[in-house]
Amino acid sequence: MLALSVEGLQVRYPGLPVPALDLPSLSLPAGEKAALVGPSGSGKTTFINIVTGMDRAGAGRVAWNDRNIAALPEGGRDRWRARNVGLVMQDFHLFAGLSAEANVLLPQRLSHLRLPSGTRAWARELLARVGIERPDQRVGTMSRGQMQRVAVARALVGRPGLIVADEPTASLDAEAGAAVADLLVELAGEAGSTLIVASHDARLVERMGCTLRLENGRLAE
Ligand SMILES: Nc1ncnc2c1ncn2[C@@H]1O[C@H](COP(=O)(O)OP(=O)(O)OP(=O)(O)O)[C@@H](O)[C@H]1O
Repeated sequence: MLALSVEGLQVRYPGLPVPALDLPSLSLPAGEKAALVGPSGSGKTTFINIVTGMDRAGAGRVAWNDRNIAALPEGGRDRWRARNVGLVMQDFHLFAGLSAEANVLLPQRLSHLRLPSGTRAWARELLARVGIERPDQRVGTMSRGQMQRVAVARALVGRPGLIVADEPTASLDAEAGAAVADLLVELAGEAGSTLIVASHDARLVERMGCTLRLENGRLAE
């Protein structure tokens, strides 16, 4: 269970006269399901990169359960993220030469000397629940929509305290999008994970408990 507390956060990029992100104060309770919305360029990706520790904030505090990740060096943030965050990025970051199942298991293999028992069965169950019928199929031969579902299964396999998904239904038709949305909400609920989803998909946004609306790097509500 991870609660977020942000104070005095500012992110600036060279050449931008105003901060790309300017959040004086924000908190999310542990287990909250938050939709992140806003027009193109409003700071959604910047927000995701900062709260997952992929990038470092220029100023301010970004604390998950009192652990201020903004103060950690890159290696510390990488280790924190590997332990705590399941990520679904827009470009998936899957390995084309590996099967769906191998992709889902890869982060677990990298963070454990031996796969914890039951992990392989859990990976297969998740793949079945996102509608991947052939877990042995190489990802390089899959459609974008199938890759998106593999990426969702991979984000969930470690039962992370925080799940962050950037447009997780963007490549899916209505039915597959609804199935992926169900799975994200259901599994985040089961594990008590905090869920942050950047999305333009009104049906997905509606299912979240709150909406963070960004405009020019600031929270609109
Ligand atoms: N590395 C960078 N260098 C300079 N400016 C950047 C950089 N990354 C982002 N920006 C700028 O910061 C602002 C916020 O960008 P960001 O990508 O966070 O927006 P977004 O809401 O995710 O947009 P989209 O919905 O189009 O993905 C934009 O004005 C963008 O041009």
